[in-house]
Amino acid sequence: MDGSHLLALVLAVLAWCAVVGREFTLRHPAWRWYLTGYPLMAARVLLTWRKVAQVNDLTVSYQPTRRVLGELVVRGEALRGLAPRAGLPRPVPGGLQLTVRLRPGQTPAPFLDAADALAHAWRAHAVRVVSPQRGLVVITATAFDPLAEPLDGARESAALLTAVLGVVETGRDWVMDFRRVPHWLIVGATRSGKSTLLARLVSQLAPQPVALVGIDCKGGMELSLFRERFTTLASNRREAVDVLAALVAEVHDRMRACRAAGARSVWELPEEERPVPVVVLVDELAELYLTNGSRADRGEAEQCSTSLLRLAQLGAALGVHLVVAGQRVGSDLGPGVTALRAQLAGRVCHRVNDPGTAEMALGDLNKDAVAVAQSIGTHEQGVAVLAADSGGWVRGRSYLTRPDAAREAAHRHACLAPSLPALQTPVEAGEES
Ligand SMILES: Nc1ncnc2c1ncn2[C@@H]1O[C@H](COP(=O)(O)OP(=O)(O)OP(=O)(O)O)[C@@H](O)[C@H]1O
Repeated sequence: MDGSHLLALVLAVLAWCAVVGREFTLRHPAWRWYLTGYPLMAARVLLTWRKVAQVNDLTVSYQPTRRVLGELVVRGEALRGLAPRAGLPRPVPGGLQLTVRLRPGQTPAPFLDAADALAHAWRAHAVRVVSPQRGLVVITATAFDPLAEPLDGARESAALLTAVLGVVETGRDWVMDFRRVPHWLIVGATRSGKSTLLARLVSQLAPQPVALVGIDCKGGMELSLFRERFTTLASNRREAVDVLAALVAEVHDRMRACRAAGARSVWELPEEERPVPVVVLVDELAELYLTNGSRADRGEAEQCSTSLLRLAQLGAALGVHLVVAGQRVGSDLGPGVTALRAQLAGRVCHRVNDPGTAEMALGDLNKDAVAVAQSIGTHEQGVAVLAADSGGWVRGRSYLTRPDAAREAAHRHACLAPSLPALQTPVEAGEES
Protein backbone atom coordinates (compact mmCIF):
# COMPACT_ATOMS: atom_id res chain seq x y z
CA MET A 1 0.00 0.00 0.00
CA ASP A 2 1.56 3.31 -1.00
CA GLY A 3 1.45 6.57 1.02
CA SER A 4 -1.62 8.07 -0.69
CA HIS A 5 -3.67 4.91 -0.07
CA LEU A 6 -2.65 4.87 3.58
CA LEU A 7 -3.63 8.54 3.96
CA ALA A 8 -6.99 7.87 2.30
CA LEU A 9 -7.56 4.92 4.65
CA VAL A 10 -6.69 7.00 7.76
CA LEU A 11 -9.00 9.81 6.60
CA ALA A 12 -11.81 7.33 5.96
CA VAL A 13 -11.38 5.79 9.42
CA LEU A 14 -11.34 9.25 11.04
CA ALA A 15 -14.48 10.29 9.13
CA TRP A 16 -16.20 7.08 10.17
CA CYS A 17 -15.20 7.65 13.84
CA ALA A 18 -16.49 11.23 13.66
CA VAL A 19 -19.87 10.16 12.23
CA VAL A 20 -20.31 7.21 14.63
CA GLY A 21 -19.02 9.29 17.55
CA ARG A 22 -21.45 12.09 16.77
CA GLU A 23 -24.35 9.66 16.42
CA PHE A 24 -23.35 7.94 19.70
CA THR A 25 -23.02 11.14 21.69
CA LEU A 26 -26.32 12.47 20.31
CA ARG A 27 -28.08 9.30 21.47
CA HIS A 28 -26.31 9.30 24.82
CA PRO A 29 -26.06 12.91 26.02
CA ALA A 30 -24.47 11.79 29.29
CA TRP A 31 -21.57 10.26 27.36
CA ARG A 32 -21.28 13.41 25.27
CA TRP A 33 -20.48 15.22 28.47
CA TYR A 34 -17.90 12.67 29.64
CA LEU A 35 -16.17 12.44 26.24
CA THR A 36 -16.13 16.05 25.13
CA GLY A 37 -17.44 18.53 27.73
CA TYR A 38 -15.69 17.21 30.81
CA PRO A 39 -12.11 17.07 29.40
CA LEU A 40 -12.42 20.66 28.17
CA MET A 41 -13.77 22.00 31.42
CA ALA A 42 -11.27 20.00 33.50
CA ALA A 43 -8.41 21.42 31.42
CA ARG A 44 -9.78 24.92 31.94
CA VAL A 45 -9.99 24.36 35.71
CA LEU A 46 -6.44 23.00 35.94
CA LEU A 47 -4.97 25.76 33.77
CA THR A 48 -6.71 28.62 35.57
CA TRP A 49 -6.79 27.41 39.18
CA ARG A 50 -3.74 29.35 40.43
CA LYS A 51 -4.71 32.54 38.65
CA VAL A 52 -8.34 32.38 39.72
CA ALA A 53 -7.35 31.62 43.30
CA GLN A 54 -5.02 34.61 43.31
CA VAL A 55 -7.48 37.07 41.83
CA ASN A 56 -10.22 36.02 44.24
CA ASP A 57 -8.12 36.11 47.41
CA LEU A 58 -8.15 32.38 47.84
CA THR A 59 -4.40 32.23 48.30
CA VAL A 60 -2.28 32.65 51.42
CA SER A 61 1.01 34.48 51.70
CA TYR A 62 3.28 33.84 54.65
CA GLN A 63 5.53 36.79 53.73
CA PRO A 64 4.30 40.22 54.88
CA THR A 65 4.72 43.14 52.47
CA ARG A 66 6.29 45.23 55.29
CA ARG A 67 8.96 44.27 57.72
CA VAL A 68 10.67 46.13 60.56
CA LEU A 69 14.42 45.76 60.39
CA GLY A 70 15.95 47.56 63.38
CA GLU A 71 14.35 51.01 63.22
CA LEU A 72 13.47 50.78 59.55
CA VAL A 73 10.24 49.68 58.00
CA VAL A 74 11.14 47.88 54.82
CA ARG A 75 8.51 47.54 52.15
CA GLY A 76 8.95 44.75 49.70
CA GLU A 77 6.97 43.06 47.03
CA ALA A 78 4.62 40.48 48.42
CA LEU A 79 5.44 36.95 47.56
CA ARG A 80 3.00 35.36 45.18
CA GLY A 81 0.32 33.74 47.31
CA LEU A 82 0.08 30.01 47.62
CA ALA A 83 -3.06 28.64 46.07
CA PRO A 84 -4.74 25.95 48.17
CA ARG A 85 -4.10 22.42 46.96
CA ALA A 86 -6.80 21.14 44.62
CA GLY A 87 -7.18 17.51 43.55
CA LEU A 88 -7.92 16.42 40.01
CA PRO A 89 -11.40 17.47 38.85
CA ARG A 90 -13.74 14.49 39.17
CA PRO A 91 -16.44 14.09 36.53
CA VAL A 92 -20.07 14.15 37.72
CA PRO A 93 -23.18 14.10 35.51
CA GLY A 94 -23.16 17.37 33.56
CA GLY A 95 -20.27 18.85 35.52
CA LEU A 96 -17.18 18.25 37.61
CA GLN A 97 -16.14 18.35 41.22
CA LEU A 98 -12.96 19.72 42.69
CA THR A 99 -11.85 18.94 46.25
CA VAL A 100 -9.71 21.69 47.74
CA ARG A 101 -7.63 21.32 50.89
CA LEU A 102 -7.58 24.61 52.81
CA ARG A 103 -4.25 26.02 53.91
CA PRO A 104 -3.84 26.78 57.64
CA GLY A 105 -5.71 29.98 58.43
CA GLN A 106 -8.18 29.69 55.55
CA THR A 107 -11.93 29.30 55.96
CA PRO A 108 -14.57 28.27 53.37
CA ALA A 109 -16.18 31.77 53.38
CA PRO A 110 -14.04 33.36 50.59
CA PHE A 111 -14.63 30.27 48.43
CA LEU A 112 -18.39 30.68 48.84
CA ASP A 113 -18.06 34.35 47.84
CA ALA A 114 -15.95 33.42 44.82
CA ALA A 115 -18.50 30.95 43.40
CA ASP A 116 -19.71 33.40 40.75
CA ALA A 117 -16.19 34.31 39.66
CA LEU A 118 -15.30 30.62 39.36
CA ALA A 119 -18.39 30.03 37.21
CA HIS A 120 -17.29 32.79 34.82
CA ALA A 121 -13.66 31.65 34.74
CA TRP A 122 -14.62 28.07 33.93
CA ARG A 123 -17.59 29.00 31.71
CA ALA A 124 -19.84 26.92 33.92
CA HIS A 125 -23.59 27.31 34.28
CA ALA A 126 -23.27 27.38 38.07
CA VAL A 127 -20.73 26.72 40.77
CA ARG A 128 -21.68 25.44 44.22
CA VAL A 129 -19.28 25.38 47.14
CA VAL A 130 -19.77 23.25 50.24
CA SER A 131 -17.52 22.33 53.11
CA PRO A 132 -18.38 18.72 53.99
CA GLN A 133 -15.61 18.50 56.58
CA ARG A 134 -13.20 20.84 58.38
CA GLY A 135 -10.32 21.92 56.20
CA LEU A 136 -11.96 20.86 52.94
CA VAL A 137 -14.16 22.56 50.41
CA VAL A 138 -15.80 20.79 47.51
CA ILE A 139 -16.48 22.92 44.44
CA THR A 140 -19.08 21.55 42.03
CA ALA A 141 -19.29 23.21 38.62
CA THR A 142 -22.18 22.33 36.33
CA ALA A 143 -21.83 22.97 32.61
CA PHE A 144 -25.50 23.47 31.84
CA ASP A 145 -28.77 23.62 33.70
CA PRO A 146 -30.11 20.04 33.80
CA LEU A 147 -33.49 21.46 34.81
CA ALA A 148 -33.87 23.80 31.84
CA GLU A 149 -36.34 21.57 29.96
CA PRO A 150 -39.63 20.16 31.32
CA LEU A 151 -39.22 16.57 32.50
CA ASP A 152 -41.51 13.62 31.98
CA GLY A 153 -41.27 10.61 34.22
CA ALA A 154 -43.57 7.66 34.71
CA ARG A 155 -41.58 5.87 37.42
CA GLU A 156 -43.54 4.74 40.44
CA SER A 157 -42.04 4.81 43.87
CA ALA A 158 -41.38 1.38 45.34
CA ALA A 159 -41.15 2.27 49.02
CA LEU A 160 -44.02 3.07 51.36
CA LEU A 161 -44.51 6.79 52.04
CA THR A 162 -41.97 7.88 49.45
CA ALA A 163 -42.71 9.65 46.18
CA VAL A 164 -40.39 10.27 43.24
CA LEU A 165 -41.39 13.81 42.32
CA GLY A 166 -38.76 14.86 39.79
CA VAL A 167 -35.05 15.32 39.35
CA VAL A 168 -32.55 17.42 41.27
CA GLU A 169 -29.73 19.33 39.62
CA THR A 170 -27.16 16.67 40.48
CA GLY A 171 -29.10 14.29 38.24
CA ARG A 172 -30.51 12.28 41.15
CA ASP A 173 -34.19 11.57 41.80
CA TRP A 174 -36.11 14.13 43.78
CA VAL A 175 -37.65 11.89 46.42
CA MET A 176 -40.09 13.01 49.09
CA ASP A 177 -39.65 10.49 51.89
CA PHE A 178 -42.14 11.01 54.70
CA ARG A 179 -40.40 8.51 56.98
CA ARG A 180 -37.26 10.68 56.86
CA VAL A 181 -38.87 14.14 56.72
CA PRO A 182 -42.44 13.81 58.04
CA HIS A 183 -43.99 17.19 57.15
CA TRP A 184 -43.54 19.54 54.17
CA LEU A 185 -44.21 23.17 53.30
CA ILE A 186 -44.60 23.96 49.58
CA VAL A 187 -44.73 27.58 48.45
CA GLY A 188 -44.89 29.25 45.06
CA ALA A 189 -46.53 32.12 43.19
CA THR A 190 -49.46 31.46 40.93
CA ARG A 191 -48.47 29.23 37.95
CA SER A 192 -45.16 28.31 39.51
CA GLY A 193 -45.96 24.59 39.63
CA LYS A 194 -47.49 23.86 43.05
CA SER A 195 -50.58 22.04 41.77
CA THR A 196 -48.50 20.03 39.32
CA LEU A 197 -46.29 18.95 42.21
CA LEU A 198 -49.31 17.99 44.32
CA ALA A 199 -50.72 16.05 41.34
CA ARG A 200 -47.44 14.18 41.06
CA LEU A 201 -47.46 13.47 44.79
CA VAL A 202 -51.02 12.13 44.66
CA SER A 203 -50.27 9.92 41.67
CA GLN A 204 -47.20 8.52 43.46
CA LEU A 205 -48.98 7.87 46.75
CA ALA A 206 -52.21 6.58 45.16
CA PRO A 207 -50.95 2.97 44.65
CA GLN A 208 -49.65 2.79 48.22
CA PRO A 209 -51.56 1.68 51.35
CA VAL A 210 -51.86 5.26 52.55
CA ALA A 211 -54.92 7.32 53.45
CA LEU A 212 -54.96 10.63 51.58
CA VAL A 213 -56.88 13.52 53.11
CA GLY A 214 -57.45 16.71 51.14
CA ILE A 215 -58.11 20.20 52.44
CA ASP A 216 -58.68 22.58 49.58
CA CYS A 217 -60.34 25.77 50.67
CA LYS A 218 -60.40 27.13 47.10
CA GLY A 219 -63.74 25.33 46.88
CA GLY A 220 -61.99 22.02 46.13
CA MET A 221 -61.00 23.28 42.66
CA GLU A 222 -57.55 21.69 42.72
CA LEU A 223 -57.79 18.58 44.87
CA SER A 224 -61.30 17.46 43.87
CA LEU A 225 -59.71 16.05 40.69
CA PHE A 226 -58.32 13.25 42.82
CA ARG A 227 -61.34 12.89 45.04
CA GLU A 228 -61.87 9.21 44.26
CA ARG A 229 -58.61 8.28 45.96
CA PHE A 230 -59.09 10.61 48.94
CA THR A 231 -60.43 9.19 52.16
CA THR A 232 -61.97 12.59 52.75
CA LEU A 233 -61.84 16.02 51.14
CA ALA A 234 -62.75 19.31 52.83
CA SER A 235 -63.51 22.07 50.38
CA ASN A 236 -64.20 24.96 52.74
CA ARG A 237 -62.97 26.08 56.11
CA ARG A 238 -65.98 24.84 58.05
CA GLU A 239 -65.33 21.33 56.71
CA ALA A 240 -61.60 21.77 57.28
CA VAL A 241 -62.21 22.48 60.98
CA ASP A 242 -64.12 19.17 61.30
CA VAL A 243 -61.60 17.13 59.33
CA LEU A 244 -58.64 18.53 61.25
CA ALA A 245 -60.40 17.95 64.59
CA ALA A 246 -61.11 14.33 63.55
CA LEU A 247 -57.45 13.89 62.62
CA VAL A 248 -56.35 15.22 66.01
CA ALA A 249 -58.69 12.70 67.65
CA GLU A 250 -57.19 9.97 65.44
CA VAL A 251 -53.70 11.01 66.55
CA HIS A 252 -54.75 10.73 70.20
CA ASP A 253 -56.20 7.25 69.56
CA ARG A 254 -52.93 6.18 67.99
CA MET A 255 -51.02 7.62 70.90
CA ARG A 256 -53.10 5.54 73.32
CA ALA A 257 -52.54 2.41 71.22
CA CYS A 258 -48.79 2.99 71.20
CA ARG A 259 -48.72 3.63 74.93
CA ALA A 260 -50.66 0.41 75.62
CA ALA A 261 -48.22 -1.56 73.44
CA GLY A 262 -45.15 0.13 74.92
CA ALA A 263 -44.20 1.52 71.49
CA ARG A 264 -42.73 4.95 70.83
CA SER A 265 -44.16 5.17 67.32
CA VAL A 266 -46.65 3.33 65.13
CA TRP A 267 -43.69 1.79 63.30
CA GLU A 268 -42.82 -0.17 66.43
CA LEU A 269 -46.30 -1.74 66.56
CA PRO A 270 -46.76 -5.25 65.10
CA GLU A 271 -47.67 -4.95 61.42
CA GLU A 272 -51.22 -6.28 61.86
CA GLU A 273 -51.94 -3.67 64.54
CA ARG A 274 -50.28 -0.76 62.78
CA PRO A 275 -52.74 1.93 61.67
CA VAL A 276 -52.64 3.05 58.07
CA PRO A 277 -50.39 6.09 57.45
CA VAL A 278 -52.25 9.30 56.65
CA VAL A 279 -50.98 12.09 54.38
CA VAL A 280 -52.93 15.35 54.73
CA LEU A 281 -52.65 17.67 51.71
CA VAL A 282 -53.57 21.30 52.39
CA ASP A 283 -53.90 23.51 49.31
CA GLU A 284 -53.76 27.25 49.93
CA LEU A 285 -52.86 27.57 53.56
CA ALA A 286 -53.79 31.27 53.69
CA GLU A 287 -57.47 30.38 53.17
CA LEU A 288 -57.41 28.63 56.56
CA TYR A 289 -55.96 31.66 58.33
CA LEU A 290 -57.52 34.73 56.69
CA THR A 291 -60.58 36.14 58.40
CA ASN A 292 -63.06 38.92 57.70
CA GLY A 293 -62.77 39.99 61.33
CA SER A 294 -66.01 38.40 62.50
CA ARG A 295 -65.91 36.31 65.66
CA ALA A 296 -67.06 33.17 63.91
CA ASP A 297 -64.37 33.54 61.25
CA ARG A 298 -61.64 34.16 63.77
CA GLY A 299 -62.81 31.16 65.79
CA GLU A 300 -62.58 28.88 62.74
CA ALA A 301 -59.14 30.20 61.81
CA GLU A 302 -57.89 29.64 65.34
CA GLN A 303 -59.25 26.10 65.41
CA CYS A 304 -57.55 25.30 62.09
CA SER A 305 -54.30 26.81 63.29
CA THR A 306 -54.33 24.88 66.59
CA SER A 307 -55.26 21.56 64.95
CA LEU A 308 -52.59 21.89 62.25
CA LEU A 309 -49.99 22.68 64.86
CA ARG A 310 -50.97 19.68 66.97
CA LEU A 311 -50.90 17.37 63.95
CA ALA A 312 -47.46 18.69 63.03
CA GLN A 313 -46.16 18.27 66.57
CA LEU A 314 -47.61 14.86 67.29
CA GLY A 315 -48.23 13.29 63.90
CA ALA A 316 -44.73 12.28 62.77
CA ALA A 317 -44.36 9.32 65.11
CA LEU A 318 -48.01 8.38 64.72
CA GLY A 319 -48.07 8.08 60.94
CA VAL A 320 -49.91 11.34 60.24
CA HIS A 321 -48.05 13.59 57.80
CA LEU A 322 -48.73 17.10 56.54
CA VAL A 323 -48.06 18.64 53.13
CA VAL A 324 -49.04 22.30 53.30
CA ALA A 325 -49.04 24.39 50.12
CA GLY A 326 -49.59 28.10 49.63
CA GLN A 327 -48.88 31.07 47.37
CA ARG A 328 -47.97 33.42 50.11
CA VAL A 329 -46.94 32.25 53.54
CA GLY A 330 -45.97 35.08 55.85
CA SER A 331 -46.03 35.93 59.51
CA ASP A 332 -48.82 38.43 58.73
CA LEU A 333 -51.18 35.43 58.60
CA GLY A 334 -50.71 35.16 62.35
CA PRO A 335 -48.28 33.69 64.87
CA GLY A 336 -49.73 30.21 64.20
CA VAL A 337 -48.11 30.17 60.75
CA THR A 338 -44.61 30.80 62.07
CA ALA A 339 -45.10 28.13 64.75
CA LEU A 340 -46.39 25.71 62.09
CA ARG A 341 -43.44 26.43 59.81
CA ALA A 342 -41.04 25.43 62.58
CA GLN A 343 -42.65 21.98 62.58
CA LEU A 344 -42.58 21.53 58.79
CA ALA A 345 -39.02 20.33 58.39
CA GLY A 346 -39.18 19.82 54.62
CA ARG A 347 -39.48 22.88 52.36
CA VAL A 348 -40.11 23.33 48.65
CA CYS A 349 -39.89 26.89 47.36
CA HIS A 350 -40.96 27.53 43.74
CA ARG A 351 -40.80 30.96 42.13
CA VAL A 352 -42.30 33.47 44.56
CA ASN A 353 -43.57 37.01 44.12
CA ASP A 354 -42.51 38.42 47.45
CA PRO A 355 -39.15 38.00 49.20
CA GLY A 356 -41.03 37.41 52.47
CA THR A 357 -42.40 34.07 51.29
CA ALA A 358 -38.96 32.82 50.16
CA GLU A 359 -37.57 33.98 53.49
CA MET A 360 -40.40 32.21 55.34
CA ALA A 361 -39.84 28.99 53.41
CA LEU A 362 -36.06 28.84 53.49
CA GLY A 363 -34.67 31.70 55.58
CA ASP A 364 -34.46 29.74 58.83
CA LEU A 365 -32.60 26.90 57.07
CA ASN A 366 -30.15 28.53 54.66
CA LYS A 367 -29.72 32.12 53.45
CA ASP A 368 -28.05 31.08 50.16
CA ALA A 369 -31.13 29.02 49.33
CA VAL A 370 -33.34 32.13 49.71
CA ALA A 371 -31.31 34.00 47.07
CA VAL A 372 -31.41 31.04 44.68
CA ALA A 373 -35.18 30.67 45.09
CA GLN A 374 -35.65 34.36 44.28
CA SER A 375 -33.73 33.91 41.04
CA ILE A 376 -36.18 31.30 39.65
CA GLY A 377 -37.70 32.79 36.50
CA THR A 378 -41.33 32.81 35.32
CA HIS A 379 -40.52 30.36 32.53
CA GLU A 380 -39.05 27.85 35.01
CA GLN A 381 -42.35 26.31 36.06
CA GLY A 382 -41.87 23.34 38.35
CA VAL A 383 -38.34 24.41 39.32
CA ALA A 384 -37.94 24.78 43.07
CA VAL A 385 -35.38 24.93 45.83
CA LEU A 386 -35.73 21.94 48.14
CA ALA A 387 -34.43 22.09 51.66
CA ALA A 388 -34.70 20.19 54.88
CA ASP A 389 -33.78 21.04 58.43
CA SER A 390 -30.52 19.12 58.01
CA GLY A 391 -29.29 22.39 56.43
CA GLY A 392 -28.68 21.15 52.89
CA TRP A 393 -30.54 22.45 49.87
CA VAL A 394 -30.67 21.69 46.17
CA ARG A 395 -32.56 22.87 43.07
CA GLY A 396 -34.99 20.43 41.53
CA ARG A 397 -37.70 20.25 38.89
CA SER A 398 -40.85 18.23 39.27
CA TYR A 399 -42.03 15.91 36.52
CA LEU A 400 -44.70 17.55 34.45
CA THR A 401 -47.77 15.62 35.61
CA ARG A 402 -50.92 16.62 33.79
CA PRO A 403 -54.11 16.77 35.86
CA ASP A 404 -55.65 14.08 33.62
CA ALA A 405 -52.84 11.63 34.41
CA ALA A 406 -53.17 12.27 38.14
CA ARG A 407 -56.98 11.97 37.96
CA GLU A 408 -56.62 8.70 36.08
CA ALA A 409 -54.18 7.38 38.75
CA ALA A 410 -56.62 8.41 41.48
CA HIS A 411 -59.47 6.63 39.62
CA ARG A 412 -57.37 3.48 39.04
CA HIS A 413 -56.45 3.21 42.72
CA ALA A 414 -59.73 4.45 44.18
CA CYS A 415 -60.37 1.03 45.72
CA LEU A 416 -57.22 1.46 47.82
CA ALA A 417 -58.60 4.48 49.69
CA PRO A 418 -58.71 3.21 53.29
CA SER A 419 -61.81 4.11 55.25
CA LEU A 420 -61.10 5.71 58.57
CA PRO A 421 -64.26 6.02 60.70
CA ALA A 422 -62.93 9.21 62.28
CA LEU A 423 -62.59 10.74 58.84
CA GLN A 424 -66.00 10.25 57.32
CA THR A 425 -66.27 12.83 54.55
CA PRO A 426 -68.18 15.98 55.46
CA VAL A 427 -70.26 15.46 52.31
CA GLU A 428 -71.21 11.93 53.32
CA ALA A 429 -71.92 13.11 56.84
CA GLY A 430 -74.14 15.84 55.45
CA GLU A 431 -76.00 13.37 53.21
CA GLU A 432 -76.69 11.02 56.09
CA SER A 433 -78.05 13.67 58.47
N1 LIG B 1 -42.68 20.58 36.51
C1 LIG B 1 -43.13 21.26 35.48
N2 LIG B 1 -42.49 21.21 34.29
C2 LIG B 1 -42.96 21.92 33.25
N3 LIG B 1 -44.04 22.73 33.27
C3 LIG B 1 -44.70 22.81 34.42
C4 LIG B 1 -44.29 22.09 35.59
N4 LIG B 1 -45.14 22.38 36.60
C5 LIG B 1 -46.04 23.25 36.09
N5 LIG B 1 -45.79 23.48 34.79
C6 LIG B 1 -46.57 24.35 33.89
O1 LIG B 1 -47.00 25.48 34.61
C7 LIG B 1 -48.41 25.61 34.57
C8 LIG B 1 -48.92 26.08 35.91
O2 LIG B 1 -48.63 25.07 36.88
P1 LIG B 1 -49.53 24.85 38.15
O3 LIG B 1 -50.99 24.90 37.81
O4 LIG B 1 -49.03 23.63 38.82
O5 LIG B 1 -49.14 26.16 38.98
P2 LIG B 1 -49.69 26.62 40.41
O6 LIG B 1 -48.51 27.14 41.13
O7 LIG B 1 -50.46 25.54 41.05
O8 LIG B 1 -50.64 27.79 40.02
P3 LIG B 1 -51.97 28.29 40.81
O9 LIG B 1 -51.52 28.72 42.17
O10 LIG B 1 -52.43 29.43 39.97
O11 LIG B 1 -52.91 27.12 40.84
C9 LIG B 1 -48.92 24.22 34.19
O12 LIG B 1 -50.08 24.32 33.41
C10 LIG B 1 -47.79 23.61 33.40
O13 LIG B 1 -47.96 23.89 32.03
